[in-house]
Amino acid sequence: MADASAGNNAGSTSNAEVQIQIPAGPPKAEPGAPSKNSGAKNWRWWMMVSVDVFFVVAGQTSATLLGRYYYHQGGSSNWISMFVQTAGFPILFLALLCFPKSSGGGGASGDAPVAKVAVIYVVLGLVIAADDMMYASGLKYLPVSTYSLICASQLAFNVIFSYVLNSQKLTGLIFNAVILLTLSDALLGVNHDETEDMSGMPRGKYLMGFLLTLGASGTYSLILSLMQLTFENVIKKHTYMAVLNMQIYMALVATIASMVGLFASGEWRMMTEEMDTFRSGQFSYFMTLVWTAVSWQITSVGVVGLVFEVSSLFSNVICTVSLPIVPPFAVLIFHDTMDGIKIISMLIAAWGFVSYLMQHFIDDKKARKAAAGG
Ligand SMILES: Nc1nc2[nH]cnc2c(=O)[nH]1
Repeated sequence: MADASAGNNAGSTSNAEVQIQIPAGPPKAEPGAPSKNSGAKNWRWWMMVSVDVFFVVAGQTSATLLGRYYYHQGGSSNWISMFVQTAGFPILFLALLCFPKSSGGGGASGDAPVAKVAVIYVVLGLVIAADDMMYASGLKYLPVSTYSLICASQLAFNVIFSYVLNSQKLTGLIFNAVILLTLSDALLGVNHDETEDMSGMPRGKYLMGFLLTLGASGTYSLILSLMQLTFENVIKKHTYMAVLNMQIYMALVATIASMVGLFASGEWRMMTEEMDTFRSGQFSYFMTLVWTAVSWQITSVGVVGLVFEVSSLFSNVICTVSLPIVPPFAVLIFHDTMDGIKIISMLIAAWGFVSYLMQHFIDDKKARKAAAGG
């Protein structure tokens, strides 16, 4: 699905079913809405996209701050950090209750063969678990600045995967946005106040940290492109129920994988010790993990929603735009300093985002003109 050239209206609702935009899917004409083939988007599409953007920005900001709070107060387990990234998925069943069965969600797979969809969810769930582990472990062997710099490569990986797997249209405005957003992340990485002494880290471990973090960046981008591909070519069901189902089953597989790791590594025993030594107390430890898990689920719903309504690249763009939003909150919560580089990073991210958005407005305008003319 190439978001810039996307063609669909995303949006009328009927019987609580929310139609979302999947440009490569079968046509579904909605009376009174711009035609699918025109590629023009109606106000409902923009509203749904805005809600998903809000979920990603709010979810990722709070998950990042809570994750930092966990380490700040004495937490140290990578397996626990990995576990909470997907373990909150049961709350999505509450969201599923909002969509009656008659709304046409079609269970986990819509009209696609259940076995095929199950295999895809298991594979994607395991890849997500691997990504979560690499994402959490890279930081163990690298200074935060190096880690953040490597994470900034995520968007560049996504450009390649979405071009190859999703036929993403790459224009000057999109390239401009990707370069600016990568630069904005990289600035945050370079600017990080280095408090850790990594001088004792063996070269081999440093290299491992580098490869794990680079692997996480590539894997995350691949996951987003594969999700888009699955939705377009296999599920072909244009409902929010299908989006939620996909998120629930993939998170279930990833959570089982992280629980196996947590128990096999013996780190689960650390939980009671961590709880006892957590600086702000046991209740706070429990609440930190619960709300981190909830925040990651809110993020994931937004991320998956954006993949299906727009594209994997746009979803990753919003994840990247969220990063420079964290520092002002860290100033309030952790009394970090807000320096000029962090402000410049935010401004560059805003410029990159506007550049990407411009492409959408241009495409939408063209599509409306074509629809009016044809
Ligand atoms: N690699 C990677 N994994 C994630 N898991 C949740 N967010 C991210 C991300 O931005 N990158």
